[in-house]
Amino acid sequence: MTETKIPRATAKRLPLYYRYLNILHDGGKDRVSSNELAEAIHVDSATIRRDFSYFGALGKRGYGYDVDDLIEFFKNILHQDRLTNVALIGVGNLGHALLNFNFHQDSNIRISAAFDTNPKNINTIQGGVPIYPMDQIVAQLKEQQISVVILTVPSNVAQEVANQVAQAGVNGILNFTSIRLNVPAGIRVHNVDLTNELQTLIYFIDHYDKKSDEDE
Ligand SMILES: NC(=O)c1ccc[n+]([C@@H]2O[C@H](COP(=O)([O-])OP(=O)(O)OC[C@H]3O[C@@H](n4cnc5c(N)ncnc54)[C@H](O)[C@@H]3O)[C@@H](O)[C@H]2O)c1
Repeated sequence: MTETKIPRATAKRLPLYYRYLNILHDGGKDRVSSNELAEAIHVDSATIRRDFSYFGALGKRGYGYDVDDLIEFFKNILHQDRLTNVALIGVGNLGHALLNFNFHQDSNIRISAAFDTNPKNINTIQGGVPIYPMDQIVAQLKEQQISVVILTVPSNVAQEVANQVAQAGVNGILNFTSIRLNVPAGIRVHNVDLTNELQTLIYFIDHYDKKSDEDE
């Protein structure tokens, strides 16, 4: 398939579309209009049509979209047609919660390895996931063909750990620490910051009406 460069906001909506289309499929529905989708997932129909148009003409005028075709399409671009193993580094409060959250239940992603420096954690299994010492990171990531890691270590070691991860050939980091990481070109970092999200929410409540801006 040819790769289409799509806006980040569109990319972030793809899992939402995929999840809802599976619900439609499970309910026995075989076609859906952009208006129906819009109502269900609270994204306006023009945005949905524009998002879908990045991937070519997926719908037919007066017919809407074929649910199974769309599922197959999104399954492929979201890599949900195959299992993706990811690793987690730092099994403390947050890391532990993520290990116990079974991503695999509603996606084809699973945490298959975790890493830590604390001897109490190393060589134990938490949430069904083995925890390895950091000196095994390069070997394990290569062996398990892991190219994405979740970073939940203390902020003061985040850069040092990111450097180790870079050497292991990773190309994606989901960074929960408050540090903005410096990584070599070719590694993509997505930052997750709940404080930021809360502050933004509070700002919007104070300054705007209650309309959701999910489609921004
Ligand atoms: N983004 C968010 O919304 C959000 C929310 C909560 C916490 N955090 C951040 O997540 C991180 C973890 O928070 P926490 O409360 O789970 O901390 P924690 O101290 O409970 O856990 C950190 C874990 O990392 C391990 N660790 C320490 N140094 C390491 C190293 N060099 N290599 C590998 N593992 C190492 C520790 O042994 C520990 O198990 C912190 O950076 C925190 O600021 C972010």
